[in-house]
Amino acid sequence: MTGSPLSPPLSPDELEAALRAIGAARYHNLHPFHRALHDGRLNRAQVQAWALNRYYYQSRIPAKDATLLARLPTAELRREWRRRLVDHDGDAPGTGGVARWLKLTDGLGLERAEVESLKGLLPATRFAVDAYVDFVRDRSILEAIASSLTELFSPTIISERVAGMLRHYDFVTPETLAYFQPRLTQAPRDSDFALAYVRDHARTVQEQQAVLDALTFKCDVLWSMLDALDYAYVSPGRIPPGAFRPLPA
Ligand SMILES: O=C(O)c1cc(C(=O)O)c2c(n1)C(=O)C(=O)c1cc(C(=O)O)[nH]c1-2
Repeated sequence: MTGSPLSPPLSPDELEAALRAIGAARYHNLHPFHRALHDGRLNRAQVQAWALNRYYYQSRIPAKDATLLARLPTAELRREWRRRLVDHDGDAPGTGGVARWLKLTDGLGLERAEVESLKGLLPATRFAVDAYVDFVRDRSILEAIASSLTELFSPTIISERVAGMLRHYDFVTPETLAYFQPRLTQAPRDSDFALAYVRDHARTVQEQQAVLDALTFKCDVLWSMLDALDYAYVSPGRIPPGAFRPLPA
């Protein structure tokens, strides 16, 4: 972005290009932990630690969407956004994204009760995810919607992840990774809507800067979750007190 208060606002296409440039530079597909995960360089315990920590992100996404839903001013916007709650929570027990994430942690050999208790979370996972939920609760609707735009970039990383994990890990099966398949259609649908909203509503230089900052913030949330995993589980001996500890192999 230009940075000067005197510059004219960007056109919608220029704004979209600036948003995509943030993803190209800062999305978590570039993080060394994800590269290691997708290239088969992690052991089973490190993959377990990733899935257990990511469970907290998944489990808080519906709460994040519910706080935004409550603030949306029109039935049209609420109808659009409430689909996300159903995608994640399902509409019956055992359905929806959070339940599917638990099938992933089951498939990796983690106890459900342990995962759901959140006792083994890294502190930084909690701080990062809570910061995202708080951001969406406290900021403008425009910034809250813009912060979901990392999903513009998630189909690529999900495709890489599924292919890479199936190729490299004998403890991973297509059933274990079933979480990701519906995301390949849900994420583009959701991000198309969010992108159209942002293109339409971020008109002033200040609003445009705010949406660019919101997307940068969200990239930082995802990046710092992986920093924490990398620090604790890839460099040995740095697991914080109380966090998930791999069983001896
Ligand atoms: O696997 C991934 O790398 C990835 C990334 C993201 C994202 O970019 O925020 C989401 C998801 N997955 C995901 O599964 C998901 O449900 C989701 C919801 C949101 C959001 O911000 O509302 N992001 C993401």
